[in-house]
Amino acid sequence: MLIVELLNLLSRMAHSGVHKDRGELRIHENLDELGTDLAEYIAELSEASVKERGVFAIAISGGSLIGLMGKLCEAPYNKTVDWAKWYIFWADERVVAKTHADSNYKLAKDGLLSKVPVVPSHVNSINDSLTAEEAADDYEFHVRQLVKTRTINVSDISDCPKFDLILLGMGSDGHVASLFPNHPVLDEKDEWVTFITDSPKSPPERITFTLPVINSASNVVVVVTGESKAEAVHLAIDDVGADCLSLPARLVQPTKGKLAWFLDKLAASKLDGSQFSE
Ligand SMILES: O=C1O[C@H](COP(=O)(O)O)[C@@H](O)[C@H](O)[C@H]1O
Repeated sequence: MLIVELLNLLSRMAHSGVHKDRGELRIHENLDELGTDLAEYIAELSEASVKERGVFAIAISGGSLIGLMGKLCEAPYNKTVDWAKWYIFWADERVVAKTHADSNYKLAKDGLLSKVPVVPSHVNSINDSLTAEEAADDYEFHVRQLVKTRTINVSDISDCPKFDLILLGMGSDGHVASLFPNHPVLDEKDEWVTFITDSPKSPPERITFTLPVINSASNVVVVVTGESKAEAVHLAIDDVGADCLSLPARLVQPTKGKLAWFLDKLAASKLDGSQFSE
């Protein structure tokens, strides 16, 4: 590695640490640095997974996350990542046509998937011609088929899929995927994919992975930026008492996998620094 690259890496890592029970925190000066670190992190997980299993099963979300993954479309990652081995899924989707501006599929297709050589048949989007309930059932059935063939790994402690990586964003209310605060689907234990018709954030109808699936992944990365999310980041990570234990982002707690938070310094501005070590 060139000395300049090494120094850059060290300067980024200087803002990282491990929280005593909420995973790794990677805090960045700005969005550019966060994007660089995120692309490198995903590329390394992809390489390790392809080496170990021959494939990389990655579930993505919508929102600001996709723009922050943009450096994967640039050199060196556009050439060095083994895109043909990627199997792409959605941790959540809005029940709208794939051509609709609110579609998480459209966001990822326009911002990422159309710019890298993924195999079209490996892009496992959610059926947009069904009702919310049907689409959730259909997607779970599809995921089950790919678990059977081990395109998606299986958890060794439950029958849940074990995605190599699930990438989540977080709303300022602490929602992740389409799991919103105080919603009954937070208690779902049996379904892998479920639906809601009353999302507090538009559009109201959504499909989402459930917490058992998210928490069975080998790696979960939560990417959060901006001052408006600093309070939710504090409630999701710091020791804040029982009141916040049901915040969706706080319920992200991989059973055996690794949890990492990619934050910019604004999103991290309300964190209690005493709870993590460098
Ligand atoms: O509605 C959603 O919101 C979250 C957070 O989005 P952001 O734009 O605030 O980052 C997103 O992760 C989720 O996939 C999406 O459906």
